[in-house]
Amino acid sequence: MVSVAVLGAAGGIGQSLSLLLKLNQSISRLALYDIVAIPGVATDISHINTNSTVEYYIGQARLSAALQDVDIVLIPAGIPRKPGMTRDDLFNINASIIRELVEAVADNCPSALIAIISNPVNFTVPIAAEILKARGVYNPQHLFGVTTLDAVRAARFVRDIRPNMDTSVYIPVVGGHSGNTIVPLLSFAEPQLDLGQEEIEELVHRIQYGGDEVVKAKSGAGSATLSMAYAAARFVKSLIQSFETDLVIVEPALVDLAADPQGARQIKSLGADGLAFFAVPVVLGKMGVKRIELLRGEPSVLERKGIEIAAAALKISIDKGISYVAKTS
Ligand SMILES: NC(=O)C1=CN([C@@H]2O[C@H](COP(=O)(O)OP(=O)(O)OC[C@H]3O[C@@H](n4cnc5c(N)ncnc54)[C@H](O)[C@@H]3O)[C@@H](O)[C@H]2O)C=CC1
Ligand SMILES: O=C([O-])CC(=O)C(=O)O
Repeated sequence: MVSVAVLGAAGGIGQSLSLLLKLNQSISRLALYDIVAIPGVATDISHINTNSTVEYYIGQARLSAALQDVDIVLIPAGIPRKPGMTRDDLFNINASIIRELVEAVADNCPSALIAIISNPVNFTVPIAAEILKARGVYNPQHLFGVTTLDAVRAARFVRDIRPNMDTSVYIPVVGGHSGNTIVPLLSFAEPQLDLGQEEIEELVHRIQYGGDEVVKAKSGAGSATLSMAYAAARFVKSLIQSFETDLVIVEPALVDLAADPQGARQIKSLGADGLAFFAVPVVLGKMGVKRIELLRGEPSVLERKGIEIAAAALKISIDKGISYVAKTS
């Protein structure tokens, strides 16, 4: 049985995610942490008649206690976007939140698998890696930036234009998690998609900017929370399933390519050379990243171009994340 901590559990994502995790019968302990409002959220969820115990921890002084004996740490703490902002505009505030939380993870549950939801994911994941390295507990196989929502959107948006398509269609999405760093590889879909060039271009754009649709529709009240909670709960379910079976279970995630140097070689040969982090389809396992799932076949010209554009933008984000930690240490 698995012990899971949610840091930022009283927020828009945190509440819905905690609810969905309470429904996961493989979880035995849910440790819900926030700096506000968590007693009410946790008490409410704790009445649901599934077997897991729900504990709450409020305020920084209780963070260490929340993290004792935790197997998986999920981090949705941080501010969301408002209309007119990009995810990168969240950097200043969210970088310091991630720093504080990941330092506590390093000190209290250094072997835990860590899944970072807080934006900008393209920066927060490299920041987390640097902090873990500085504390001497970094294992590249243990760290994930959660990009599941991009794959969830891809599968749903295809059905919006092909109503007969099953929403379980598999579409690898690589790169990062913002705008043009999100690269859906429609030509690798299983089953194959039958789309014209114009449809492909529109669909790619919609997947890349799906987050903006929600930010606009919420008009100042934040960004995606419910679909994000679903996506993160799916990621956790897949992760735990991979602990319990020998099946090949794949989810996309932004990972340190050092986690699987052999798999990374293919990704780098597609135009992501020189990059430390990239979102890739990951075969999950008890150790976290078991391996990178290799792409079978060649990307289209548009996809190759997309990977190159993503790689250039990601390089800047990764470097900024790394220098943030160096400057603030
Ligand atoms: N990876 C992805 O695909 C997605 C990421 N996000 C990101 O997730 C983050 C959270 O979004 P929402 O839940 O909508 O925001 P929210 O504002 O509703 O909730 C954030 C929660 O974090 C808590 N928090 C703030 N500082 C904290 C600290 N130092 N320690 C612990 N908790 C702290 C707040 O008290 C609040 O409860 C945002 O950065 C957002 O951009 C959102 C959607 C998708
Ligand atoms: O758009 C945002 O700011 C939130 C997010 O990452 C998403 O919905 O994919």
